[in-house]
Amino acid sequence: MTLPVPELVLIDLDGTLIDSVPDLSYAIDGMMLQLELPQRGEEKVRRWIGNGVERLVKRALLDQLEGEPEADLFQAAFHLFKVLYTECNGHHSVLYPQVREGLDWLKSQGYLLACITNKAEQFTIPLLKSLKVYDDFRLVISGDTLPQQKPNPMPLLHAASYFQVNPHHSLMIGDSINDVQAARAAGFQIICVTYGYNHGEDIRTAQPDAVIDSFAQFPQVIGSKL
Ligand SMILES: O=C(O)COP(=O)(O)O
Ligand SMILES: [Mg+2]
Repeated sequence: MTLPVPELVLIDLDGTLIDSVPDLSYAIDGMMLQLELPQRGEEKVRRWIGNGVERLVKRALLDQLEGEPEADLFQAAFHLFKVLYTECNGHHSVLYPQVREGLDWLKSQGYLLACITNKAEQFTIPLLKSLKVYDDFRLVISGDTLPQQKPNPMPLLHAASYFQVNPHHSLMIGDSINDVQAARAAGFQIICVTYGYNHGEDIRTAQPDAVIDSFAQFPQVIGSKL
């Protein structure tokens, strides 16, 4: 199936471009160790990524997706996490297979590319730079760039307006329900990758317009702009 040819392509970061679990879980478990609390491990951290680093730290403290930890504990934990993640960010994170080739194909077709993530800006920019994909994007919007983050449509609509492209001619590529909900609310098409995080759920249940196993499938699902 080929979707209508878009003018603008927005791409999510964690779980779509980059497998960031090794560094995030290292920072989370280092934080837990310093607080004398139990280690959480990569499997749990993988399920907790997607709503920004503050929520990730809260989920680790509570050992569950929802809820609010005690405010003082959260402040202490978040400070520790930021120090640890700043140190290790990018050390063991990798681009998923075919991401480099997929970005090159999108650029060769003349698509406008932007990266839209819920990751805080202080971690987003160094990570994109260390994996040498920062220069591929004409615009990067992080989780704290605007007042609202995904699943709110604000970052997607902001990007469409920045490039003066109709949201209905725009495409989001992501891995989680947050990307699908933001895209639907913004009027974007949405393609999801099967290998990402999505809180442990199969992304097909969120009914994106198309599902791909790697960026190598772009020519089949997006089509050529030329
Ligand atoms: O939760 C995060 O910090 C980042 O998530 P995203 O890049 O998938 O939006
Ligand atoms: Mg993601």
